[in-house]
Amino acid sequence: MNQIARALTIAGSDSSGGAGIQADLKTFQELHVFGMSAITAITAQNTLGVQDVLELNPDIVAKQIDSIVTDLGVDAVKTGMLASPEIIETVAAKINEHHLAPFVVDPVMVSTSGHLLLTGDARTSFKKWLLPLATVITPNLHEAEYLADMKITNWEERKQAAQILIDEGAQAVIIKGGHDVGEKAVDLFYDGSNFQSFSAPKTDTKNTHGTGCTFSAAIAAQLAKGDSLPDAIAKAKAFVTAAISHPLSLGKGNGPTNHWAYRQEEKK
Ligand SMILES: Nc1ncnc2c1ncn2[C@@H]1O[C@H](COP(=O)(O)OP(=O)(O)O)[C@@H](O)[C@H]1O
Ligand SMILES: Cc1ncc(COP(=O)(O)O)c(N)n1
Repeated sequence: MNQIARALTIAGSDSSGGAGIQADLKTFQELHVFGMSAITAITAQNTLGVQDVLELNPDIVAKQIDSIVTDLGVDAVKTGMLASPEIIETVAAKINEHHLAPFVVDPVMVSTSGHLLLTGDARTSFKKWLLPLATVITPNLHEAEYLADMKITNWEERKQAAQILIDEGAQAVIIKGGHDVGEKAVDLFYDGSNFQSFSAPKTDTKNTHGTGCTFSAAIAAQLAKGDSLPDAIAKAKAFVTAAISHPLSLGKGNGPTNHWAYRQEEKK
């Protein structure tokens, strides 16, 4: 019998299918990993914005994780939208209790459309509960500024922010450069000893809904299959770059990326 790698996403549902749980499961599937989910919140969302959010009770979030872990097992886990400090604390407790690792933390706070996806004092909750457990944390530039509590205006400051997040307890950090100006999308990786940059051509598109979710899910999928962290990030970068550069043109606003693109590129 073939043993398949198993990955768990703990995140919010995006009704439009571009971000959140839906993007994560599509990514797991494309990378040949068995995907499972614990839903933290239900969003009524499309490419134009987030129309409403229903936050779930932390208890049902905990039970979803228990159900999965005690039966199917988990080779890697990622978190996305965690909605509230109570859910963050609950998820951290479950990650600890079940010794879930490797653990990819995507510190989702605000949607591309500007809607708040996490209530309360996010900085304190992330630092207290999640950073010490993180195999890697994947902030975008805004999230890195917020979590490290500093302005990032150049490459040196990006490195300083990465150092702060390592000092706060994360084993590694990758600060994503998707929101940077320039011809390349460059992400800075730091594991506490070495800096490494992951670069790809930047696509001129407004269809970037769910890029961060897709990237962190791809890292988790590769870790579930046993890749080293730098190898997992390199593959995830190739996956998200393909997804962004092959447009689908869905919806009237910031559309989703194309999760099939990587497979199609591989076949060529
Ligand atoms: N327009 C783009 N072209 C190519 N790569 C991009 C583009 N936008 C984002 N990326 C890449 O997608 C990944 C997700 O980054 P980002 O969009 O910054 O995250 P988030 O969705 O959390 O804001 C990163 O690897 C980033 O470099
Ligand atoms: C349920 C959910 N999770 C995460 C995001 C962030 O994705 P993005 O930053 O691309 O809007 C989102 N919009 N919705």
